[in-house]
Amino acid sequence: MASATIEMHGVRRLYQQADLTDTIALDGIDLTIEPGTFVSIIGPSGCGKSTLLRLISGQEPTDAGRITVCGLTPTEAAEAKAFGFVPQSPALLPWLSVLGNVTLPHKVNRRHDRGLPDLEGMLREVGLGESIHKLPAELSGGMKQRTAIVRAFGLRPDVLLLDEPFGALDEFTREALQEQLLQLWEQTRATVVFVTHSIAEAVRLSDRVVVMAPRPGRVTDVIDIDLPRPRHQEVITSPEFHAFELTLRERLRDAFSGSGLQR
Ligand SMILES: Nc1ncnc2c1ncn2[C@@H]1O[C@H](COP(=O)(O)OP(=O)(O)OP(=O)(O)O)[C@@H](O)[C@H]1O
Repeated sequence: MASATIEMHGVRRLYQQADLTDTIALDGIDLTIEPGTFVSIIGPSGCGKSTLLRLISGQEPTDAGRITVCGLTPTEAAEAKAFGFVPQSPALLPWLSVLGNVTLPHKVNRRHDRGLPDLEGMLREVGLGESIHKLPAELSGGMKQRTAIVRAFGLRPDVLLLDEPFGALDEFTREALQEQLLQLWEQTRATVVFVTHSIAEAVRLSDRVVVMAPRPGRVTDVIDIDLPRPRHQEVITSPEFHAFELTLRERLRDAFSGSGLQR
């Protein structure tokens, strides 16, 4: 499998709460994510961003509607090892070194059909060349998240799902990791679905930004970010970049105004 298109039609997901009422986490989601694109999902807390990632990757079923990943069901795509996942906090195995953590999925999954990637080279590219033998406890938060990203790319997934991976990092570390993520993406051209709460991050990284609103969780806007790449400093400081930030802020304000979360 390669060049994964993700298609969603009429997707709905309900959760039963402790008081037996239903929360409509997602409803009527119609979305096509083109192969090899970088798509960000942004929206108020509780609008279903993480749920969407779990449904795409087959970790949970839909209650209605259909999702396909390159024509396969999410479960079939997961069996074909189509997905890489980077969670909010990097779940590294504490007894394995950085190198041990990034090579483990390869050993377990034996994805030799895709060739053995140069994982040490990838670690050097993200600034972990000196740290490959360190244990997770010896790493900063940013270093742990870099390790998790290399681990996810190492399997050469067709689809990389990232759930707010840089949320806990300071602004400069965050920018460095965004840059490194883009470099790895440009080499592999996986289809990326990236959850974030940051408007600037969404504009900087994405080909397309999907805005969601809660109650029920739904897509309210899809904005194409047709800024040139690579998005170096002069692009990020350009009036066009700021115009996209303003548009996104405006659309998000609408999403927040119906969420009950607005201050
Ligand atoms: N396992 C679950 N059981 C019950 N309700 C759930 C479950 N998972 C999610 N929900 C509910 O579904 C809705 C969507 O949750 P989800 O975590 O997908 O939102 P989110 O947009 O990722 O939020 P955040 O930005 O805060 O991470 C919320 O109302 C949440 O309470």
